[in-house]
Amino acid sequence: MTRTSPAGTPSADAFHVYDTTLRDGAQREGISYSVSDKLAVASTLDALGVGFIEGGWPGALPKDTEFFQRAAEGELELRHSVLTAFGSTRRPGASVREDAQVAALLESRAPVVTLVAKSDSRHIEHALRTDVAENCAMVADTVRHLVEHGRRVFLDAEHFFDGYAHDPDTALRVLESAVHAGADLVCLCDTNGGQLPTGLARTVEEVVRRTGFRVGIHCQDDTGCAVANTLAAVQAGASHVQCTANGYGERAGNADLFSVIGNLETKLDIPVLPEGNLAELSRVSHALAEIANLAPDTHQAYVGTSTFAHKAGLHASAIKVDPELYNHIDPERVGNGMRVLVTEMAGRASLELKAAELGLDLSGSPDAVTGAVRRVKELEAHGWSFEGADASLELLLRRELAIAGGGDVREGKPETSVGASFGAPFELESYRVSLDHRPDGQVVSEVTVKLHVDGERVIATAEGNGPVNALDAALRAGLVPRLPWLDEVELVDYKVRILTDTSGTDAVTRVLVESRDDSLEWTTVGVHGNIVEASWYALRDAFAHKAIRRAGIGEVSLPGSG
Ligand SMILES: CC(=O)SCCNC(=O)CCNC(=O)[C@H](O)C(C)(C)COP(=O)(O)OP(=O)(O)OC[C@H]1O[C@@H](n2cnc3c(N)ncnc32)[C@H](O)[C@@H]1OP(=O)(O)O
Ligand SMILES: CC(=O)C(=O)O
Repeated sequence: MTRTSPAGTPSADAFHVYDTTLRDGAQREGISYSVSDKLAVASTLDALGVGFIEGGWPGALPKDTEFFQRAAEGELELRHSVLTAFGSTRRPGASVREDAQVAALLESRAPVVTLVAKSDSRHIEHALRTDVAENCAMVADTVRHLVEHGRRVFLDAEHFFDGYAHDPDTALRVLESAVHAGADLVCLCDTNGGQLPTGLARTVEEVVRRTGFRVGIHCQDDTGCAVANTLAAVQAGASHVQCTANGYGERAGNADLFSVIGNLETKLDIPVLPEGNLAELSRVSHALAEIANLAPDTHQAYVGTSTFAHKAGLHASAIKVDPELYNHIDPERVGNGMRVLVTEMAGRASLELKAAELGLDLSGSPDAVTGAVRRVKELEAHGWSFEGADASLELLLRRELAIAGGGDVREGKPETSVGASFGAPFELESYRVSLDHRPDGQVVSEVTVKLHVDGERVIATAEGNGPVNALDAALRAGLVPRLPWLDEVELVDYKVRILTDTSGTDAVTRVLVESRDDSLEWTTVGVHGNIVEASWYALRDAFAHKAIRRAGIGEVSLPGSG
């Protein structure tokens, strides 16, 4: 498909994606952008290629005034997007020329101004405490004033859908006042977010038919329908969509920019981004979450890291034949990727796909696949969880490959018979933990490990601020002098979860250990009724994974590999 304007309209301005992350997105509880943050958000959105970036409300918020000033002074160079300032119409009974808020909009030097106006007669009477005629005059005067000063004006008609249902004549009069005074378009706002798609689309279609105006849509997400409402409005004739990154916004938020763009581009065949930029969608979503200091939603449509992660065995078996059977689009189109999760819900296909993802070929080893499926299901029934611990899963798969190949995996030894376990370049004879509450109030843990490395018996002791820290230190003290490359393994994160509902057991502890070296991060898991023992399994696998990688795939010559 060529990247012309949608619906056969020749103008490049035919369809607007209008981002209001920096205004409505900033109205979300918990977000507080600095001016530098705002400049970074605007640059990122511009690089993605949205049509308009609403930078904020100059004159109302000092940070927004500064943002526009710094943008105008050259700190923001936009290649794709047009900067827009947001503000309200003049106050009732006052002159537009004397309205400080309106003056601030001009001083912002933004080429486009979006004015918010009341379009529900109840709001006009009760909130604004004026009448419809004055409200329309406020709209017309302000639009005309801005247009006379060379600005392009959009009108956000607040509470339009409730207003139109209550008093359609007034709602339409407000739109007419704006357009007759020179506004480019009227954006119908579902301000309290209470609409559902069918009714909203009916109203949009009726307004477009009755007025012939260019219509936009702005949906809050209070019914969870902001994206659906936005798309329904587009299908009913709206050609300007207001959205925010990741759906940030007042109360429940707004229509998510990334879901809307994903749907416009891939479902409605309305190209809205510069060629090639759709593949930036996931990266930009995560970058903007980072600037907002919020964790990305891992299940967010199109861009979440779990959004194309398949868990059920039946799904994996179909995906093995053709990934399109369970993916609504190729995830790479939006810069995302497919993953297969291996859990108790896995079947043979899930294991085969996951093994391939990890660089292991199980195609010639049906016994290894069967063994791995059985072992994963058994372990998960006892609290193990492999979906977040790929490194342990890889060890488990290698172990089953070794068994299928007739290798000796030392089934009898605890360090290789529990959990995933394969390829640790040492054997544990025992460890002992003590906890010392000292007279000065300090609490110190001490661990002594007895290990066998390369035929040598090694005893090492270390202290730590907790038993797991001391165990890690003691293992390193014993191992690093003999296996110096283990020193490259850095423990980055340690997560503990107490499980109370695992079948056939009392409460057990699941530990996830995240490790890294110069080239990789990997996660291992351990489960036991005792937290130190659970941590030992996870630490052992962390070291084993490093050893496996160091030895090279397919060239492992390690204890237990046969
Ligand atoms: C639907 C939306 O989300 S629109 C965006 C809303 N965003 C914000 O409100 C954030 C920024 N707001 C602010 O900083 C402040 O509210 C300001 C600077 C705009 C106004 O502050 P104040 O002058 O102290 O007024 P206050 O916030 O108490 O009330 C808003 C006033 O604007 C009036 N007003 C509301 N809508 C409009 C409108 N479309 N046109 C003109 N005036 C309006 C209200 O009637 C009220 O007037 P009053 O002071 O005579 O009662
Ligand atoms: C303008 C706007 O944010 C609203 O009506 O919800």
